[in-house]
Amino acid sequence: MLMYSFQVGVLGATGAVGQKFIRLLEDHPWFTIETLGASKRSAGKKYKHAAHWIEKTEMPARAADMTVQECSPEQFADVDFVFSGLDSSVAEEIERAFAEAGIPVISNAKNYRMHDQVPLLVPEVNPEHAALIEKQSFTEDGSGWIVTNPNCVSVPLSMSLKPLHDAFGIDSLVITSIQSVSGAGYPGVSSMDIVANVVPYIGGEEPKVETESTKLLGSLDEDSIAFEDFTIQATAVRVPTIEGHLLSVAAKLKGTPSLEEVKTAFTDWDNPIAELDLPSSPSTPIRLYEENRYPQPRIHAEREGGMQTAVGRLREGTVMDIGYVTMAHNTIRGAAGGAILNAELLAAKGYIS
Ligand SMILES: NC(=O)C1=CN([C@@H]2O[C@H](COP(=O)(O)OP(=O)(O)OC[C@H]3O[C@@H](n4cnc5c(N)ncnc54)[C@H](OP(=O)(O)O)[C@@H]3O)[C@@H](O)[C@H]2O)C=CC1
Ligand SMILES: N[C@@H](CC(=O)OP(=O)(O)O)C(=O)O
Repeated sequence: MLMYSFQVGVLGATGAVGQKFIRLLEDHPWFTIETLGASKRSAGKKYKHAAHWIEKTEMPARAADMTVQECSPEQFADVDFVFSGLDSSVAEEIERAFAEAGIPVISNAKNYRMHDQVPLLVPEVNPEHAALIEKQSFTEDGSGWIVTNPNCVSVPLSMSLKPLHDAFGIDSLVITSIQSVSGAGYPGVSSMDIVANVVPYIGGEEPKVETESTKLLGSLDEDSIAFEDFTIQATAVRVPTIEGHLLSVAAKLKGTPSLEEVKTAFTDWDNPIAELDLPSSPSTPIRLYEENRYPQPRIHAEREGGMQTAVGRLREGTVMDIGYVTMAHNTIRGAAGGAILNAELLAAKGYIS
């Protein structure tokens, strides 16, 4: 396995995604947390007093005793790069300040996902898009840049589309995302709204789901991405599951593949980053379940450290060509774990030094 040693910072360290970063980085072989940042409300406090810890495991002792800093580049002078789990209302300005100060930012926030020169990255889907980093102009010497991971629904959607895109091409999709409460952060959705209920609207979610996969599956032009030409109609609903977003996907493909050929596209798909053997890379990135009852968020979201995308209920369609469900852990694969895998890919490709 490749070996590196980098000091990292976490912006938004007290939030739901920030806490996942802290847990997942506790024993990371390449990345050591040096600095934690959050809002003025938390700055100056020990992390154990600033964070309302919601992880199932103990708060890592080292992080617990760190003093939370304000999110300004001067406080992060000793890090090689930062992960960002910042609230999107502040991420734009803060992430730009870090990039302009020459500190690379690997972000979860939505703000820069559609920026022309910012890679929207899922390592198994579009690792070549990382080259866009070289086109960014936050600093004259190229030392500061931003890379983002997609929305937590776009992760299982793009992962499950990748084999179909490579084998046949995609014409159009109708999807419904059935999203867990952790997607709304902490304290998130009011219990009066969500207990024993379904909320059929998640503000701002559907437009992101309808566009991000067309960038992810797009091709790298000279200095931007040519978006892939397919259309998505999305409905996003909130349900009382805790972790794991499940999607129902109906797809019209290019050509007329048989169900057997579609199945083979999933099972024979080659992970383009397998040979890098990255620490957070799942050994089976896409698992196709044959059992009609699977996948289920409570049972399968944490498979392979929460980094696996599950696909099931694959069947011929009536209106569209095929139907299937897909699911991934929204705060691991869809957020902190996805960002850590992005950082591992960028280290292996030599962008982080
Ligand atoms: N939850 C999920 O499934 C996913 C979330 N994301 C994205 O990740 C980001 C974090 O989400 P989540 O953890 O759920 O959100 P939370 O609300 O739980 O956490 C937000 C974090 O931002 C910090 N913050 C807020 N205001 C400021 C400020 N003015 N200056 C500095 N820091 C500030 C908070 O610090 P403090 O505690 O001090 O207020 C906290 O650490 C969001 O952009 C979200 O959209 C992306 C994919 C999935
Ligand atoms: N809106 C998502 C989580 C999220 O924060 O998405 P984004 O990173 O695209 O803003 C959810 O509720 O599950």
